[in-house]
Amino acid sequence: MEYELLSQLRQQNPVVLNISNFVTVQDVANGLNALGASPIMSQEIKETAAMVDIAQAVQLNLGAFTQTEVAHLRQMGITANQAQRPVVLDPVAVGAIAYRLQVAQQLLQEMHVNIIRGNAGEIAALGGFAWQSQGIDAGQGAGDLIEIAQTTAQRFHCVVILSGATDIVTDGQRVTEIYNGTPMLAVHVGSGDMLSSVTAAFAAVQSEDYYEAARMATLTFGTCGQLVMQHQPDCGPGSFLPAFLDQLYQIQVEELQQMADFQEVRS
Ligand SMILES: Nc1ncnc2c1ncn2[C@@H]1O[C@H](COP(=O)(O)OP(=O)(O)O)[C@@H](O)[C@H]1O
Ligand SMILES: Cc1ncsc1CCOP(=O)(O)O
Ligand SMILES: [Mg+2]
Repeated sequence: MEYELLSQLRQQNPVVLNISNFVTVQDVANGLNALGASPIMSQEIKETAAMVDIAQAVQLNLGAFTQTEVAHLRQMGITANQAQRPVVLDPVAVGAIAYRLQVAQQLLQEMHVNIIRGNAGEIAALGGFAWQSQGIDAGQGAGDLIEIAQTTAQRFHCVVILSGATDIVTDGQRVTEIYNGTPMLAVHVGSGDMLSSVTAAFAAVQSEDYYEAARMATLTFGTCGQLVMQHQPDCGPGSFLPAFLDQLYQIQVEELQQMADFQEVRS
């Protein structure tokens, strides 16, 4: 695990360009800033080239798009590919809404995505597995999560983070399970979107190996949630977010090394 990526992220303060959704945009911006990256959001297709030019990574979130925004997502992804900026895709609710799945599949044909970050329902839908998704949430399914994550990664030639109680990170061959986290992260709407943007920030500083970037993003994010609940066991959803932002701001490499709870299932 490349723990030093956290220090490099803070030193480099990468600009992370996001097409976000109107529900969680503030959380995503503050999460990135607290950790040590520099967020910027965009809603105007005409500024795409200039935006990608100043960014070190791009995060495309499918949380609440209109048809106009699909064109923007497409242009941003293709421009990022041409400029060799890492692209992270968050396929929100593609397991629940067939139209979203169709749009996500189309975008994945038109651009290369380096990392897909979604919950089990979303990754299963992209991989073509049967699953009962529940809106934006993972829902229920009987499939093997490692197989689902690996197959999806192989299908799209990318790294996949399948998040949940156990996070699975894979590049299609290598697989790591990460156990750090807290159920309170699932109670807070926006945790997944924040993780996707944080993943883009780590990809900005580790462009040689997006699997390593994804592992460190997931480990850091889960550990911060876990630390909040360790320090404040009675913390509820209302006070979780501010405490979590504080933790993203304060987390140090040594703390991550001590807390890290993961297993390399396939290396
Ligand atoms: N039951 C859980 N226990 C611990 N951590 C969780 C749990 N559910 C989700 N998380 C964490 O919440 C974050 C967001 O993941 P997830 O809830 O799967 O995304 P989404 O909000 O897109 O559904 C991840 O860091 C994941 O590890
Ligand atoms: C509630 C909601 N509706 C559309 S996007 C969104 C937020 C999804 O956030 P997350 O997947 O990070 O929980
Ligand atoms: Mg989500």
